Amino acid sequence: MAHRFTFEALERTLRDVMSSYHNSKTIFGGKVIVFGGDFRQILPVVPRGSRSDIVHASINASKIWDHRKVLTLTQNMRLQRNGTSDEVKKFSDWILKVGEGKLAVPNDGYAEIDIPKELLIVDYDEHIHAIVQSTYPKLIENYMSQHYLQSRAILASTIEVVDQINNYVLSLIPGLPNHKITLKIGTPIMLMRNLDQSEGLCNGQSLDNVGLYLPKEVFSHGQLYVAISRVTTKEGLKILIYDKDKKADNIVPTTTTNVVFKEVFANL
Ligand SMILES: Nc1ncnc2c1ncn2[C@@H]1O[C@H](COP(=O)(O)OP(=O)(O)OP(=O)(O)O)[C@@H](O)[C@H]1O
Repeated sequence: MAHRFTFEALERTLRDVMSSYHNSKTIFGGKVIVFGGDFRQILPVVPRGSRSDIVHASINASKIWDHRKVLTLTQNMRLQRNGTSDEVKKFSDWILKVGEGKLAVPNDGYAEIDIPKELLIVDYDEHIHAIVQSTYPKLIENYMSQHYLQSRAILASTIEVVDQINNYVLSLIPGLPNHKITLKIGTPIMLMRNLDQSEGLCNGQSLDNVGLYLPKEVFSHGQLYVAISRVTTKEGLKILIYDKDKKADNIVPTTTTNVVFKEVFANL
């Protein structure tokens, strides 16, 4: 989500531009503005910000919010592409409960939640190999296939963990790595912003296969919800929770941290 200052700057600019037509106090200069968003998803990033700094950077902490009319989307279209069975409904409800912090009640802030057994990768020797193998089966035969690559991704909570996965995958693919930016022709990259939507060069997407790799737990509101809500089917989601000490003792972790700042839902 963008910082509320972004919207406030637009609001003031439109009010200024439209001031000869409207009273200079008319919000957004009298223009109707449609925003899309989901408060269960990641909130504005405030470097070294506290929970309260982050919540107060959200658009619903702005004066603009007093003028909103909220319209709510109620169906998960991403999952419904593959039918509308009871199983789809159950999975869709589970995703919402994670997002709204309704699993390990009260889940206000940081809470430990159970991950359903069928989503977990538990039987493996080497953890990075296991998540890559699960998300990118037969990688060497398929790594030049655009369809194979664009429908799957491994997600993790920090950039360091993503780098580890990238380095491992690149070590499997034949060819010399580029020296400055470690890419090879055909390897998938995640875009930080939309470049060309008609060419499919956009961020945020639906994926058939998501491998969620958690050697480090999530640390901010909405991270877990965003990760688990990328898939088009429940079968497409696999989660590997890696804990070195537990693995050494042959204990399989089945819970992970979920972070929900519930006050952000208060005035929706
Ligand atoms: N009215 C619709 N009918 C059929 N499919 C739809 C409809 N709306 C959205 N979808 C499909 O649902 C998926 C998600 O849509 P979209 O990316 O627009 O949602 P979003 O809310 O921006 O997602 P998110 O915020 O979770 O990234 C896409 O695959 C899209 O094609």
